[in-house]
Amino acid sequence: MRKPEPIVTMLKQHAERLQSQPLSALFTHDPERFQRFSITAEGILFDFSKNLIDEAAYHTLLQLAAPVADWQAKMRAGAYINSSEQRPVLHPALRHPLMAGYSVDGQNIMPAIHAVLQRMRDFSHAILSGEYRGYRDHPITDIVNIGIGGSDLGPRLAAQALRPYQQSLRCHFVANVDGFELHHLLPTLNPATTLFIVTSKSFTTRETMLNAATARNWFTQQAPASAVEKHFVAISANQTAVRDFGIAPQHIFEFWDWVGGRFSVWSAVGLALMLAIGPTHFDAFLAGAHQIDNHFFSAPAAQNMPILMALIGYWNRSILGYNSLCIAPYHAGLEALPTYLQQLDMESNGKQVQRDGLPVATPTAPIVWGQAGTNCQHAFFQLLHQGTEICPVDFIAAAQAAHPYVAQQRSLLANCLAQAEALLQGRPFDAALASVDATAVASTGQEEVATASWQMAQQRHFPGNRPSNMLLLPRLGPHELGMLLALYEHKIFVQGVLWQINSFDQWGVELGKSLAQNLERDLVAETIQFPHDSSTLGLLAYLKAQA
Ligand SMILES: O=P(O)(O)OC[C@H]1O[C@](O)(CO)[C@@H](O)[C@@H]1O
Repeated sequence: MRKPEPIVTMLKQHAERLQSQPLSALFTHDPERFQRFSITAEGILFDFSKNLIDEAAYHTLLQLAAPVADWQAKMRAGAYINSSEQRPVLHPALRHPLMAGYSVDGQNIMPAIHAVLQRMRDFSHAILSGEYRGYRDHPITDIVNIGIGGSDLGPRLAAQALRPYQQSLRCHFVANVDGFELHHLLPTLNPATTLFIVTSKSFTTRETMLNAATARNWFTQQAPASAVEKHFVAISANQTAVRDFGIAPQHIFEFWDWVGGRFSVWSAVGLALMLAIGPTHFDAFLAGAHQIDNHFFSAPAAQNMPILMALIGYWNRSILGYNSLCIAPYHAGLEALPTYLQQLDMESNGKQVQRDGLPVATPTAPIVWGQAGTNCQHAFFQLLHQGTEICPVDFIAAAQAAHPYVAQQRSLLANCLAQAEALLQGRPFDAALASVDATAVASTGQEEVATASWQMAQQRHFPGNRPSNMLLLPRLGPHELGMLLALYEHKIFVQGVLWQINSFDQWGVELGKSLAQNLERDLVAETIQFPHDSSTLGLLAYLKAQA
């Protein structure tokens, strides 16, 4: 790593100063702390007061955001900010409502975006109304999205989160190349009433191509080959490859190379979602994201939620050195959010060199992980409270429930706030000792009651002083989900600016893909064709012997 910038050195000095006291003391000394370190924008509350910052550290952090405006302008102007792939980055255009606003190489891209959106709406209306018929003149009952990574995670997450808005179709998502998924799904489907959506920006991704071919074989074993046209549609930026696969041109929904896979749920990649929740709710999802775009592109840094989220993330990762970020959505519909954000964050900012090829000056993306609350409390929260690692947490909750069970919602929210409070405050040793029942200790027969009590209190002591953020939404409908995902997209973009990295390429996934091609061949070859280390050779030998 290179020598850090002077501002990073200043931030490290703030961190050293602040680490000499517990986080809870910052609350004791400043009754206004919540007001100082939380903002409400577009109806969403972001509370970052439970982080180890004070006014001085916060103002230094804000200075770090100075270059963001320039990068925002570059993004909006369609500059080729994905420099290693020579592409603009324009996912905000996908939710922009007007027919003007974004151009690439001087060409207004809005008419093309809106034309595809309209085709998606027309297609969805036809399917949902039953007007669109399968090859045996039946309406469609099931859709299967075949895609992986960005061509799967966004629509999968949103379709789950927006279950209350679900229309008539059963929606299935197949991503893994492991045949396990299709093997169990296909027998449950009727080819005459199933629509397969093959989603792949490149239309070369091995997993998707293998799964799509398997689905097509299954289909043609039961239906005439000419029926493929009615039952397979494709979402891709590679029209030639789609046509070669045998999908009819009128069933290709286009998107463009200026949309990164992990930022593509707003494009035709969202077709499965639109079919799941209907075009009106999909439009609300886009409108929510657009509302956050407007906020992000206009609010000053100190009132700009994605910028503040990015700065706090930078502080925890690059200055305090915490190496992970736990995503804990207290909403069962957001169960897939940690996985979605894993790709968004780690594939974008998991980089070790800057745009200029030089090594980064500080650690970059955290390891993103998590699970929906309250399940997470019964799985790994033990480690968060008493383990030797400090893992910052993003808590996310919606005030209003998407169900009628009032007591459950109250308990869910109470648990969410309680966990954040417990991480902050901890339980001091004295309180832990007071909670130990000395009579019960004595009754265990241990001679040294004082020692036994001390030991028990040590187990019950919580150090606290563990940072977290809280994002509170009024409810989780399509509009709010659009807002939430756009907030994280912009956060990650800003962090890329702070780390001076290109957040929009993903060269790190290429090597494994090409080695897998060699290994696929070696798994069936009589004699090994490609060079491998002795470990890989040993593993290959085992697998070949078992095959
Ligand atoms: O949409 P495609 O081209 O099939 O790619 C799927 C995914 O594979 C990756 O290229 C690598 O994991 C992701 O960036 C992308 O979302």
